[in-house]
Amino acid sequence: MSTRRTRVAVIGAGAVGTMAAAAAHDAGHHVVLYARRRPPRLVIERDDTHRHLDIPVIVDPADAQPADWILLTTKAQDTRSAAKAWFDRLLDPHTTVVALQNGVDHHERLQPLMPTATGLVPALVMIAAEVLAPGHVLHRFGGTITVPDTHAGTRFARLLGGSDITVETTADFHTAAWRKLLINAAANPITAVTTQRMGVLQNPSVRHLARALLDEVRAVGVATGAHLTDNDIRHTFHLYDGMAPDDGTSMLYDRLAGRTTEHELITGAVVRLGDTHHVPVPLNRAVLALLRGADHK
Ligand SMILES: NC(=O)C1=CN([C@@H]2O[C@H](COP(=O)(O)OP(=O)(O)OC[C@H]3O[C@@H](n4cnc5c(N)ncnc54)[C@H](OP(=O)(O)O)[C@@H]3O)[C@@H](O)[C@H]2O)C=CC1
Ligand SMILES: CC(C)(CO)C(=O)C(=O)O
Repeated sequence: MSTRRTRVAVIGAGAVGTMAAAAAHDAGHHVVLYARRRPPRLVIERDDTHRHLDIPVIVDPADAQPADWILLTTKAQDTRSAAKAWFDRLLDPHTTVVALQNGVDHHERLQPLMPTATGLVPALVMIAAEVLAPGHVLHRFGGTITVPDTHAGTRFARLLGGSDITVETTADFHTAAWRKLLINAAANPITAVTTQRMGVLQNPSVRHLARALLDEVRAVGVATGAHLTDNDIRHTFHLYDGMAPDDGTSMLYDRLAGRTTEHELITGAVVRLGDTHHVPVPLNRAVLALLRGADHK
């Protein structure tokens, strides 16, 4: 008896999409990448090695086939247009969508774009990767994805079993998402505003600003019910200090390429939720204004 391989559709052939597609392929699944443009090759570079991927890429929504899993890896601002382009053809009644995106509001972002019965797994990505050229991804560090310990989350952890990405499940996804937001909330805007890589966090004034931004983020997170402590801020700085000076952030890469950044997802979320919960966020508000200015067309 032949068993059908699990069909995994990865939307977005960028940094996270390519890494996720490689992992799903290594786990033995039938993987297809859905992209806006066909990259000339698919290569993951790591520690001076180059791995060439043989994964089909589809660019025309008319060619899309139903999948068991959709791994959505576009930037947040492209979520709606990506769903509009691909979901009709990719979704069947059993499809589960995994949102591999930064931020704390995966459900609000995705749920309105999906049929109500379709399963959604919000996913926190701790894989630092940079697109050096179309289809050429430099894996800088990290290999962990965190999801809720729901039935669908646990199935997703199994889906990538046997690959070099570890999927962790957590009973307190809300706190985990705020911990990830802490990591993004200083590094991403600071690198994007200064157009400097992570070495900029070693500058004492910049470090002082990062600490003050994170104190505001922690206060907002706690007001929303996240169990954040000073340890989480210490852990965030420990992570920053472990990064190489020339590591970047996903928001910096967009800024360097002249693309819109995900500032509304990160600093914007802190400001909006700060206002909702009456937590003052003057520094995040100022940084948000600068990010909006940098993005002004
Ligand atoms: N890079 C990183 O180190 C990390 C990123 N993240 C998060 O992961 C998410 C993905 O980030 P990342 O991989 O860096 O982003 P990238 O910009 O590298 O990749 C996003 C891809 O989505 C594609 N895309 C946009 N719209 C569509 C569409 N309609 N159909 C098909 N493809 C589409 C883009 O195509 P095009 O090339 O045509 O624009 C691009 O290739 C973000 O939320 C980010 O914050 C989280 C942790 C680390
Ligand atoms: C953890 C970090 C900073 C890694 O690149 C990230 O999440 C991002 O770049 O958005």
